Amino acid sequence: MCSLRSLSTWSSLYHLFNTSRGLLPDDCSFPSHSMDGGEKPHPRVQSVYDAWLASRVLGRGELLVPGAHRKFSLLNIKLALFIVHNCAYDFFSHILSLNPVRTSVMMALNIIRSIFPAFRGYSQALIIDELQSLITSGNFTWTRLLHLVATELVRRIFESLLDSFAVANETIVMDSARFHVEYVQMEQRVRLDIPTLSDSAVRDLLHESDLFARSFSGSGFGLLSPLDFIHIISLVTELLSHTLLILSLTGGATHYGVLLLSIFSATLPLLVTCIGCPQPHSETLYTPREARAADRQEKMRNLAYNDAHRPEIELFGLGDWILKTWASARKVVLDSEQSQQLRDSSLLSKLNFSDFLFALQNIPLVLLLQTSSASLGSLTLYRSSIQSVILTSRNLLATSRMVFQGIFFMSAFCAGKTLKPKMQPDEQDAVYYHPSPHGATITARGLSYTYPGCSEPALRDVSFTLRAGETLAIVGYNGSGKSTLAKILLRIMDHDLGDLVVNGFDIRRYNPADYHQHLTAVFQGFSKFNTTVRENVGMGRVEKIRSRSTIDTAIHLAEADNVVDSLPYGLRTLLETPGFEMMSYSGSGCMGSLRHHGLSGGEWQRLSIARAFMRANEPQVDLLLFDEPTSSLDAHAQNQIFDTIDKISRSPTTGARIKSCIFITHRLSTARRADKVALMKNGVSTSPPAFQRPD
Ligand SMILES: Nc1ncnc2c1ncn2[C@@H]1O[C@H](COP(=O)(O)OP(=O)(O)OP(=O)(O)O)[C@@H](O)[C@H]1O
Repeated sequence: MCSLRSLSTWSSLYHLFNTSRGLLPDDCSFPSHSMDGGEKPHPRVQSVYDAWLASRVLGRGELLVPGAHRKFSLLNIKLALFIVHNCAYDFFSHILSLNPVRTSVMMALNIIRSIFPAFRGYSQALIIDELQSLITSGNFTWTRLLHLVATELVRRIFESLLDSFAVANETIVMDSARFHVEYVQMEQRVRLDIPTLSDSAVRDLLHESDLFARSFSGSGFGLLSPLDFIHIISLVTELLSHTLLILSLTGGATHYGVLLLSIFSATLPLLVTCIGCPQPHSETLYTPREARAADRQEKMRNLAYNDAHRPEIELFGLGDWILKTWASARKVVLDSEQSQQLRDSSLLSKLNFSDFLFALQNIPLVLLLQTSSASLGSLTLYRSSIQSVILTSRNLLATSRMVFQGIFFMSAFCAGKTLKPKMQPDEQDAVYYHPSPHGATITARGLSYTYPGCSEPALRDVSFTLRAGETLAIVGYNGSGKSTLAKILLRIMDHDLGDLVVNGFDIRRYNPADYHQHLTAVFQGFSKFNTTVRENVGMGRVEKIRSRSTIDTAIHLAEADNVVDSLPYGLRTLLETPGFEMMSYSGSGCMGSLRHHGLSGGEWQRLSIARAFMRANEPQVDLLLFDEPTSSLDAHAQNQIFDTIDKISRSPTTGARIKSCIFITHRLSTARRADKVALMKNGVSTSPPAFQRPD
C-alpha cells in the first residue's frame, strides 16, 4: 500500500473525511487522534473510496465538481497508483474473465497492429529504393514495378482484413464489458437505500461511476474507453518500432548528432503543446459558482423542454423568468469557458510554434543527406518515422491523460460497489422479522428525525404504542411530520434518536428488504408508472405480476373494476403519466398515439390502493400503512375503501384482527374508525395515549 502521509492537503481532507464518515464502506476507518509533536491530525487513505474522495479535494473545504478532471499533481499521482493497486487489477481481471480468449486476442492484435505503421513505412521505402535503382540503372520495366505494387497491395489487404477482424473482436469484448459495468451500475442504484442515495457524496460518487460506465460506449465526456490502458501499450510498441527504425537508419557514431537533433526537434512541439495548454478540459476550472450556474442552466433548460411543466409555466407566466434565469446562468458558464479558452490560446500556440518546429525536422534530414550516401527510400522512411514518433507521442500523452482521469472515475465505480446501504444492519445484529399472527406490535419512544441539511427536526420526541391488531390514525397539520413518521415506520428512513421496537426487536435490526415483505403501504406521493394498468397494479407483488386472478382481486378490493373496464385495452392499457401527457394532445381524441390513456387523480389513487392490496391479504403481512390513501376519493368511495381495509385486517373465519393498521388522514370521519388517534403538531405527537373508537 502506498504511504500518503506526507501530502500537504491532509488538513482539508481530514475535515472532509470526518464529515463523510457515515457513508463509507466498512473497511474505512478514520483515526481522529492528533499526532504528537504538533503535527496536524490526518486520515489514512485506506480504501479506494478514500482515494476517490481525496482526489476531489480542492482546498478550503471545497470539492471538485463531479466529472471534473483531476490535476496532474504529485498527490493525485500517488492516489492514482493507490487506486490502480487496489482496484484496477481486480476490475481488469474480471473483464478478462468475461471473455478470456477474445480479450487476449484483442490485446495481442492491438500490439501487432501497432507495429504495422513502421512496417508500412519500411515497405514503402523499399518500393522507392527499388524504383530509384530501376530508374538510375536504366532497366526500368513495368513488370517489376507492378510486382512491387502488387506486393504492397497484398500487404494492405492483409492489414485491412486483420483490422476488420480486430475491430469485430474488440466490439464483442467491449459489449460484454459494457454489459458488466452497466449491470453493476444498475445494481448499485437498486441496492442503495434512500438515506444513502440522498447523501451528496454518494450522489457525486455515483455520478462519476456513471461517467465511467458511459465511457465504455464512447460517450463519456471525451473519455477514451477504459480498455485504452491497452491502447497505451500499443502506442508504446508503435513508438518503439519507429524509434528502432530511426536507430537502424542513423546507426553509426557519425549520425548520433543528427539523431539527437531529430529527437530534439521531434519532441519540442510536444513540450510546447504541454506548456501552452496544460489543462485538457475546461471542467477542471469550474469554480463552485460556475458549477452552480451550470446546474441552474440545465434545470431551466429542462423546465423549458419538459412538457409536464407546460400547463403551470403557461398559467403562471413563467416563460420570461425561465428565460432570464437561464440566460444569466448561461452567461456565467460561457464566461468561464471563454476565459478558459483565452488561457488555452496562449501566445505560443498563436505563433503556431508547432508548425515551425515541424519545419526544423528538415535540418537533420539535410544533414543526413550531406553526411551519408543514404538512399531516397531510407531518407523518406526516416522522415516519416520522425513524424510518426511525434504523432504517436502526442497520442500517448493524450491517452495517458485520459487514462489518468479514467483511473479516478474507475475508483468511483469500484468504491460504489462497496458502499453499504446505511439502513442495512450489521450481520451480527441482524434478526429475521417474525410476523405476528395477530398483527404487528410497535412501540416508539422519543423518536426524533431531522432531514439532512435542515436545522429544524421534522420529528421530535414522538412516542406511542400500537398493540397487535390495533388501528392507529395519525392526524395533524400540514408539515407536522406525519409522512416522515410513516417513512420511518416503513423503514424507508431511519430515525436519529429514540427507540422504535417492532415485534419485540429494534427496527434497526431488521434488514429493510426482509422487513418490507411483511407490510404493505400506500404513500402520499405514490408512483404513477408509465406502463400498463397490469404492471401498475402488479408491482405491489412482482412475483404475481403475471397472475391475472391476483391482479383482478386487488383491483376488485380497491373498487377499481370500473376504472379498468372503462379503459380501451383493459389491463393492457398503457397509462399516461405526468410528462407524457403531450402525446395525447396530438388530436387523437381520448386515445393517445401509443395507446396511452390518462386517468383522473382519484382513478390513479384507486390503482395505487390496488397495488397495496396485491399483498395485503398475504399471511406474512402483519402491518398495513396508508398515508392519505383516499385524499382524492369521494366520501362514498372512501368509506368503501376503509371497509375493505377493515375486512382485510380481520380473519375471514373468526373476524378477529390479524393485522395492525396505521393510516394518516386529515378527515375526522376516517380518524373515527381507528382504535387510537395520534395528533401531530410541529413534529411532536400531542395526542392522548389512547382514543377509544366510538361504536
Ligand atoms: N425530503 C425532505 N427534505 C427536507 N425536509 C423535508 C423533506 N420532506 C419533508 N420535509 C419537512 O419535514 C416536515 C414534515 O414533513 P411531512 O411530509 O412529514 O409532513 P406531513 O405532516 O406529512 O404534511 P402533510 O399533511 O402536508 O402531508 C416539513 O416541515 C417538511 O418541510
